[in-house]
Amino acid sequence: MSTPVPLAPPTWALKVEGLGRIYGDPSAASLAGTGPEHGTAVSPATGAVVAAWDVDFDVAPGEALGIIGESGSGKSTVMRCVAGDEIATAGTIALRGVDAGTTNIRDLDPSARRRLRLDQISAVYQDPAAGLNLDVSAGGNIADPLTAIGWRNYGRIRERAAQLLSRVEVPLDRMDDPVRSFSGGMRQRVQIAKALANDPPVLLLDEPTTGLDASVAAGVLDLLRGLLEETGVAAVVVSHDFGVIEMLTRRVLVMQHGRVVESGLTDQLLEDPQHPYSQQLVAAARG
Ligand SMILES: Nc1ncnc2c1ncn2[C@@H]1O[C@H](COP(=O)(O)OP(=O)(O)OP(=O)(O)O)[C@@H](O)[C@H]1O
Repeated sequence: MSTPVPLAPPTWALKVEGLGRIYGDPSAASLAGTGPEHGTAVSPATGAVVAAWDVDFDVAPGEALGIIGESGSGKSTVMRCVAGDEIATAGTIALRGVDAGTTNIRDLDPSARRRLRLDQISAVYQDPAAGLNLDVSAGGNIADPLTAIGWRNYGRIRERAAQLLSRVEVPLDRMDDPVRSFSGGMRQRVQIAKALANDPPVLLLDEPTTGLDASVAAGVLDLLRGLLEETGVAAVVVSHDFGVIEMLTRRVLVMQHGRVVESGLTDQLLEDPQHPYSQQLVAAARG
């Protein structure tokens, strides 16, 4: 009898298949009449919002994938479903770090799902207050995920926090100041440091520089680009801004009315967009 050959581990860190999220009646009746060809994500039959449907992608370690679309296109919904901030209506989400990618993490119970946020998936949100406790010091915020996975040694925790803060270029003499006293750009840098504290294999970035002044945003983008290159993390970058997508990602999905209308290499898509909606987004970005 031949020995079974073990399955090779997946090459991706995150794989999403057939992801869907409907707000309202989740039955198939809500799908008809929605999507780009109908110009709406709202079901004429049930009034449900088909915020995302049939979304497929995977991301390899060291790779960054962009999701672009205008407000309401469904990109943040995809990110929230992957992050576990909300539960997808349909589809599979697999992480190489969880049972070698064989488990649909959508099926995990809420506490198991929350645990993944400690060392498997991290998220950076547009609003630093969504990822940080503003009343706690920068060092304290970074200590949080470390203690949650069992770090106990105060000296080691401080050392790790200091190392991360210096990497994101937050002056170490601000380590014990409450994050509320920080500027917007510095808050975002602390949020990034916290997200990377436990070396997660997957990092989700939702409009990481939206709302920052242009020069501050440019600095944070530079930082992110360096971190993505050096950490080997698999990143998903959600943005309405092709400048951000161009700077950070290799591949991109374009979403409109809850559906992916085009996907490809970021450079090629910017050079030669095929779908009329992508053409419109590129033309707007090129001003
Ligand atoms: N909790 C909710 N209940 C009902 N509808 C929702 C809810 N959250 C989002 N939606 C709807 O789902 C659709 C997609 O929203 P989503 O936030 O994913 O869009 P987006 O492309 O990320 O836009 P933005 O950049 O403005 O966040 C929108 O029509 C939105 O109004």
